[in-house]
Amino acid sequence: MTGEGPATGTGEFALIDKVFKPLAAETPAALGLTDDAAVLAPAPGRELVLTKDAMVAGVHFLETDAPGDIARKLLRVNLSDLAAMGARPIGYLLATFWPEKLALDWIMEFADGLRLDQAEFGIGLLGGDTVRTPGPLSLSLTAIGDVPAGGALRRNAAREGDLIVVSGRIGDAALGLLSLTGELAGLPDAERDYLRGRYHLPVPRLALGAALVGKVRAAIDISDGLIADIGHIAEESKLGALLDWEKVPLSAAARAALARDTALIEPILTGGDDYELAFTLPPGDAGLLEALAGAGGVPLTVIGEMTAGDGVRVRRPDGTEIPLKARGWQHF
Ligand SMILES: Nc1ncnc2c1ncn2[C@@H]1O[C@H](COP(=O)(O)OP(=O)(O)O)[C@@H](O)[C@H]1O
Ligand SMILES: Cc1ncc(C[n+]2csc(CCOP(=O)(O)OP(=O)(O)O)c2C)c(N)n1
Ligand SMILES: [Mg+2]
Ligand SMILES: [Mg+2]
Ligand SMILES: [Mg+2]
Repeated sequence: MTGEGPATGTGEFALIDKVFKPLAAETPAALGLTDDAAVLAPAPGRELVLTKDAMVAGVHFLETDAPGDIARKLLRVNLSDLAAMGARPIGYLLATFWPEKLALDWIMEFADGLRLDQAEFGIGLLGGDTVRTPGPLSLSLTAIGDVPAGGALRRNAAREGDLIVVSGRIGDAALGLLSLTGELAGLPDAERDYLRGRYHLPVPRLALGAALVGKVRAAIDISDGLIADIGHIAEESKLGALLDWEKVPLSAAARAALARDTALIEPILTGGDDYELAFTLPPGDAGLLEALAGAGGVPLTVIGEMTAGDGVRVRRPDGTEIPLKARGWQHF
């Protein structure tokens, strides 16, 4: 079996043997991918946490993106959902919907990306499915993790007056995508590359998520957009949220882009693909944030508070509200 030409004709089981079995070799629960399913024992005193996010060419990534980056992003967006629940990752199931003309080389590079991130996050492949599609390249991954029993972080646990905190910097990935699609030009190379990198390779905040267990109220990861995802906490907690625009943490590259075009405030707040965590905690617990940032290895910033009522509002320093056309990404 060589890497040249389309993967069709390779044989489904030869493909599984070559591409996927090595990725499952160190995961006993995968049974070497020889059976109909994996068998996983939960650790004593812990509960399993399961999540699935799919990605489709042209919807979640660009067809021209590097295969290894697509694989790693697929894994990482799912690990981000585990992080949001406070879970540590165990392993994953993968379904690949390969278009007929996809080259075997492409698939091998995709697997290399998975191998890199398996090592990075200490997880292995547990199983999956390999099918052909007449449509665009589509991928689906189920990540499995665990948390101390009863400790999973929820979206519905915020209370009125809680501080709203976000990790890292917001808006970079949305600006990176605009740069990749030619809608944001003229950036210095270093800033352009940084923003594009934030789109291609999110960093799931697993250490932070685990550190939040038992310490904070509500949590979520930011995939659809800051406003939309804070909105999910607000809705599930039956509250509203008030954010201060000037507190939203921006990278130097995002600040530079914004300085040239203030309309970029919209993609920064609602563009999504951030994969940072947002969480709430009582104002009296603000003293915990320094230690949580240390444990998480990422800066934390208070950007607003949970209020009575509903909806998410963003205010400027002068108290006026920033009008936003959309709240975030919606598939339908
Ligand atoms: N097709 C589906 N079948 C079952 N559950 C789904 C489906 N789509 C979404 N969900 C569930 O709806 C909730 C919200 O999904 P989603 O917005 O995708 O979460 P996230 O943004 O964290 O990935 C999750 O609990 C998810 O498991
Ligand atoms: C080519 C391309 N266009 C647009 C986007 C923006 N985008 C697509 S889906 C999405 C939201 C996240 O995806 P979703 O499937 O909703 O993940 P979930 O919220 O379930 O984690 C965003 C921000 C993108 N990532 N790539
Ligand atoms: Mg999802
Ligand atoms: Mg999520
Ligand atoms: Mg998700």
